[in-house]
Amino acid sequence: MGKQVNLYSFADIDVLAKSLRTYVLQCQSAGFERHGAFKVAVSGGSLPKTLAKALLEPNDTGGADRVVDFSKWEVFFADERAVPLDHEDSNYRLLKDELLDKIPGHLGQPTVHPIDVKYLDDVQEMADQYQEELMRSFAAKDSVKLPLFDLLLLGCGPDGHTCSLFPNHELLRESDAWVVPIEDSPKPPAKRITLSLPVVTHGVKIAFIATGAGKKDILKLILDTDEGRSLPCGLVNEKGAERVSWFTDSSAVKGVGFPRRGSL
Ligand SMILES: O=C1O[C@H](COP(=O)(O)O)[C@@H](O)[C@H](O)[C@H]1O
Repeated sequence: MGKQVNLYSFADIDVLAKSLRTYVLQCQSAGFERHGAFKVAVSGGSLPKTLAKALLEPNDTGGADRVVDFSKWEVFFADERAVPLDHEDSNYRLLKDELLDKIPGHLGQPTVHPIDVKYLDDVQEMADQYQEELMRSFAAKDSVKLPLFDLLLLGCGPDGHTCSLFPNHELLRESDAWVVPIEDSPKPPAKRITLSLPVVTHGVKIAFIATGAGKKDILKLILDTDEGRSLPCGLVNEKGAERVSWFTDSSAVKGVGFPRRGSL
């Protein structure tokens, strides 16, 4: 059995999106209280579409804690591919198409931190530059050990990877850098940068969003077996229920024995 985390399962993505919205708004309020901003790291893949469904609902009325205020958001990328920002493989482009371009004016505009495309041919330099971008927001690396994200919104690949941290890859042993390059990603494109595991697991809150039948085998492995604990997603799970939550739909957890939580 995997580490105790919060596993939420919903009938479908529409129902999931409503709870994800509540959860993100709770994290937003906590960030605003803590430091007057909301610093979030966002993945690519299937996540941006679900996130847009959660955040772009028209019912942004009611108490302040129920309103998305993007003007105080700082959006970073949990991982990014070494491609131009308008390339179809770009996680920035995906987020822009699915969410950023659709934010209505009254919700404000977030500050977004894309990669510097000057360094597409040198992923080590690209990672270093992105780390410096983090330092400008979170303070210099010699004054804080790790950047503290209010929330990391993560995906889970069918092999158990998250961000661009892949099973059995040496990058999982990185203990110093905040952002690391990868040149041999088993999932194309090969060249990417990613937040390191210590940065991911340092987050105040960490949410995985995994939907669809294509995820059920890997979720069973991660959540129901000891073997799954050494996969990248399993390593994040080690932080436990205080920090880690999984938002899934019923197809993704079909056959998974791990206990579900009733509500947020
Ligand atoms: O390559 C990537 O894959 C993961 C998982 O994507 P999904 O489509 O299976 O949800 C994603 O989280 C990561 O950001 C991306 O670069």
